[in-house]
Amino acid sequence: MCDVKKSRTREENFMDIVRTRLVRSPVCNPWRNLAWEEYLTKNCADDEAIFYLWQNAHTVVVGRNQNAWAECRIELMEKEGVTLARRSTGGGAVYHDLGNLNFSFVVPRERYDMTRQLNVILSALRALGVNAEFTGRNDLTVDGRKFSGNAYQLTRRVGLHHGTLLVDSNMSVLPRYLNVDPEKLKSKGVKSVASRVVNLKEAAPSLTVEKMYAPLEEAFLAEYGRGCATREDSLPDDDLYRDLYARYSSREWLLGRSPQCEAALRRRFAWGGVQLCFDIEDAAVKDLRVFSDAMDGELIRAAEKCLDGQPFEWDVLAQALERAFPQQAEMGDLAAWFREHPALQA
Ligand SMILES: Nc1ncnc2c1ncn2[C@@H]1O[C@H](COP(=O)(O)OC(=O)CCCC[C@@H]2CCSS2)[C@@H](O)[C@H]1O
Repeated sequence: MCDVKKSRTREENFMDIVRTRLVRSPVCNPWRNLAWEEYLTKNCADDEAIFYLWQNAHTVVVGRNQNAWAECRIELMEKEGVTLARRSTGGGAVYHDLGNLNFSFVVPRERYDMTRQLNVILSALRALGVNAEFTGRNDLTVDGRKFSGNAYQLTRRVGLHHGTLLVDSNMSVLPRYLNVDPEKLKSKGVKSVASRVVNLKEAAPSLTVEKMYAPLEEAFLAEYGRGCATREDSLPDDDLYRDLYARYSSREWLLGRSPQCEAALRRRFAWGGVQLCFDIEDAAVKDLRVFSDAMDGELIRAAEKCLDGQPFEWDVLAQALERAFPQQAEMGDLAAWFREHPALQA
């Protein structure tokens, strides 16, 4: 029986997590798996926490706002059977193969708690003999090298936190498919995309992806409760799922609007890189696209909306951002940059 504490008010009970759901995907197709993840966010009840484990074969996953053409070698990927996928969260491009395991936490927004979620991953790793830590903006590392990239999204109702776990991936292909900005590597203090990452197998040689599932699920249940736990391992089969799959597999979602434009600007900040592409018509910014690997994907979308159509004057653009986002340090940085009158590239 689910343990609903009687002494609390109805609202408190409503918000408490009393049910846990363990979901494992049986397929390795990133569009199917990402569609399922979003499906879970739309189906998460107010009193439950969901833990989803999934794997993709030979895939590059770009962040919500990235320019896929610039971030990866699309033609080479097509030729070599590497699938391009785009997720709903911000951050940069990552490579997945069957040596990589993905986890997702889907919880009601009020129960979203990064420390708690990360503790699940860190304690499962401890049980497997790996001492890891959370560093930088979104990385899990062992001995200073990254084996997990994390990304987040908060909607009105739920929080999504997902991440990778490199266990036994073929990292030598990373530089083959990913074009990582040299400025980004410099900001991380590494020489190449491959030298920044490490497989967990290096820290625990007997580890395999298979051996990760049970300890991760056990750590999740230990944290969120095992009283009312259910398991799922078959894909949904309804209109909502079919619509989500259609979106995640569409060319429009994957490649977006063309990055071709008359004028472009580029700059890397501590919180991520930004590229603005736009045309200028009747002295106004037209058809603006903002590409970025910033973690806050929603903020980048909102900035794009705010700047598009404004008169093309640096001061006006800076003011528009400051007015719309008075509390956001990232938007303050963009406004300060605009006031330096950055040079446009053709
Ligand atoms: N699989 C994987 N895991 C960890 N780090 C990776 C991986 N592939 C590449 N990289 C390294 O991370 C940087 C990008 O780091 P950056 O910090 O820019 O982006 C991320 O970490 C995003 C994580 C997204 C996690 C999602 C969870 C489910 S779907 S994908 C890249 O240039 C490589 O150096």
